[in-house]
Parts: sequence; C-alpha cells; structure tokens
Amino acid sequence: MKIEKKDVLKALETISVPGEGQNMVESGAIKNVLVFGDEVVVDVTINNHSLQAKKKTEVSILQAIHKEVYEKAQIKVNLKVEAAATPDKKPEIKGKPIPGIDNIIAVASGKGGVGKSTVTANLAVTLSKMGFKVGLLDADIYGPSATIMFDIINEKPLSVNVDGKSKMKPVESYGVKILSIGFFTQPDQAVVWRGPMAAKALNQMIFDAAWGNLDFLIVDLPPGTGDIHLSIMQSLPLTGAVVVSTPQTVALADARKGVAMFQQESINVPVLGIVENMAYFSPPELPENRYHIFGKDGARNLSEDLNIPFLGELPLIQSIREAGDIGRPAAMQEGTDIENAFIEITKKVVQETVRRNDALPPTKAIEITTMAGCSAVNKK
Ligand SMILES: Nc1ncnc2c1ncn2[C@@H]1O[C@H](COP(=O)(O)OP(=O)(O)OP(=O)(O)O)[C@@H](O)[C@H]1O
Repeated sequence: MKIEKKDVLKALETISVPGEGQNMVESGAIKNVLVFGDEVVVDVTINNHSLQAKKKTEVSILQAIHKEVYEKAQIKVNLKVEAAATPDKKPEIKGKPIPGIDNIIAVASGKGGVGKSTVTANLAVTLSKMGFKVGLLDADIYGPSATIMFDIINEKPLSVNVDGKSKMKPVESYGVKILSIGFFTQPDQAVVWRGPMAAKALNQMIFDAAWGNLDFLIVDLPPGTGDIHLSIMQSLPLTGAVVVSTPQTVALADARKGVAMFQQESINVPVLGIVENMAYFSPPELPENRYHIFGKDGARNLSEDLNIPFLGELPLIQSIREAGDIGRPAAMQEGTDIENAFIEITKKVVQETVRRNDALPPTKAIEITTMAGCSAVNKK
C-alpha cells in the first residue's frame, strides 16, 4: 500500500499534546515526516523529560498511524526532548509582605471533599514537628474545619496588645498557631460570603493578628476556582500553592482548573506541586494488596502532563479520617506509615519552596534556621 504523507499528518493531528489544548501537528511538536513505501519516519520534539511522557508520545504516534493510515506500516519515531522555553515573567509575590511571616502557602483543590483540609492540617503539624514555626489560616469559608481537626472547637482567639494595638492572638494546638473563619461563625450557620467580604475577613486575620515570627503560614482555601479565590489570592502575598486531588477523573479535571487559576496572569502564583490523596486502599488484613478505588496514578500523571512537581501520595486510611474527627491530626501518630507519608510530602513541599524562593529576592527567601529544617531539605 502506498502511504501518503498528508494522511500521516492527519493521523498525527488526532494526538493532543500533554498539558496543552493543541494537537501535535498544530503545536509544532512534529518536526518532520518521511515516507518510504511502507516505512514512516516521524521526527518529534517534546518538552517533558519524563520517561512516561516519552513512552506515551511514541505509543500514541504508533497507534494513530496504524489505526488511521495503515496497520502494517513500519514506523520509526525519532524523539527529542527540549526544555520548554521559560516564560519571561517570573512569579512574583502579590500583596504587601507581612513582617515576620516568611512563606505563605495556599492549599487548594478544585473539587470539594478530596482531603484538602486533612492535608493542610497534617502538613502544618509535620512542619512544626520538623522544628519550623508554623501558622494555619483556615480560609475555607464554605466549611471551615481546622477547629475540629485541631480540637479547639470551644476556644476563641484572645485579644492582645502589640505595640499599643489590639491584635487577635491565634489559638495554639500541637505547636501550630491557628486562626479559622470558623471562630467567627456558628457551626450551623450558613454563611454567604462574597469575595471582597471574605478577603476583608482574611486580611484581618492576617494583618490584625499576633502571628509572631513564622517560617510558614499555611492557608486552607475554599474548594473551587471562583471569584472568591481571586479576591483572596490577590490580597495575600502567597509564596506558592499546593494542589490536592484524588486520582478520580472528575477531581483531576477540577485540579487542572485549580492549577490554571494559580498560573493565570493576574494571579501568577507558582504551584509547588500536586498531592494525590486517597491514592489506594490496603485492607489491614491484606497489607500487600492495593485497591485503586478512585483510579490509579491520576494526580501523578496530571503533574507530569502539566510539568509540575509531584509531591507524593496518601492512601485512604480509616485512621486518617478518625484522627481528623477526634481532633488530633494523623501525622501525630509516631512511628507509623501515615506519619512517614506526611513527612515525605512535607519534605517535598519544603524543597519546592526553597527552590521557588531561589528565583526571588533574598528578603522573601525562606530562612531555614533549625537542624530539622536542614535535614528536611537535604535528605531526598
Ligand atoms: N487519606 C484519607 N484517608 C481517609 N479519609 C480521608 C483521607 N483524606 C481525607 N479523608 C476524610 O475525607 C473527608 C473530607 O476530607 P477534607 O475535609 O480534608 O476534604 P476537603 O477537600 O478539605 O473538603 P472541603 O470541600 O470541605 O474543603 C474527611 O472526613 C476526612 O477525614
């Protein structure tokens, strides 16, 4: 059979480029196509270095040509990897810097209920156990949960005098200083906030609070990607964002939107990486068995597609849920696999924060002052 170059190109147009809306021909990834009888040679260049992306590209090309053009075609794919052109604009810190707070990290998810608050709480206590000074700002106006997760539901922040001004003193639990929008609303009260209102309340919790010196302030954002997020984020000097997703397709689609939100020009907050929550379930009586209830590796693949660091995975474990409900984050369970999983994720977050700060003025850079902090960064 005589293979036509134009048919090959048409077949290649059915393949989309990971992380982009375009197909391989449109995006310029296909550099050349040569046809010699039954033999087709495709020169292709991609930006993603991962083995998986290379394999996926090659397999997609073979499949498309075999399916759309000629099933017995002999195909040779010459694949080259080139670093993506770095955008001219460096991520910048928005809003005015907060004296004494070195890094503000937002934890976000596109979809609700994927474990964003659970990851936030455990990230905060793990950072604190590593020796960092940590604050947690629960900005989830739709369902603040920090007061439950840290067993401080009956507490209220007190007013203290700092340099002649009254300030709100965060409530401390497990070494983490906490302020939550939940302190100011009744648990059964439905709160309807507009973006500017929420941003104002949060601004007060940040600027009119006696946080003291913090290495990290972790912000639990509401789920979703609406106006309210824009208001919150444009008023906060965020260092970076962590996106949490389950491997499920619907959650991933929303996580992708979440990443896009941070990356859009008006926000431009670097995404430090993606955490895959509820990655699998292992029954205690069969610990070797892994059941991928919500799908396999979805968030890991998404991070590869978007060229964003993968920060790690957390299994679905009953005691993570129980720990959240009784108000003692699961990462406090010393010597367990759960504690270790949170340590690994937290180390990655610290590493990515340091890496990101290298690209910014030194005043914004994180100061690692503790030995625990150093080992968190240096250990792989
Ligand atoms: N890895 C896990 N294993 C078991 N249960 C989990 C895990 N992660 C989260 N959960 C549970 O799932 C529920 C939802 O988690 P969480 O409240 O953290 O989600 P969220 O994304 O913050 O939700 P929201 O939409 O309210 O912001 C909670 O009951 C929590 O304890």
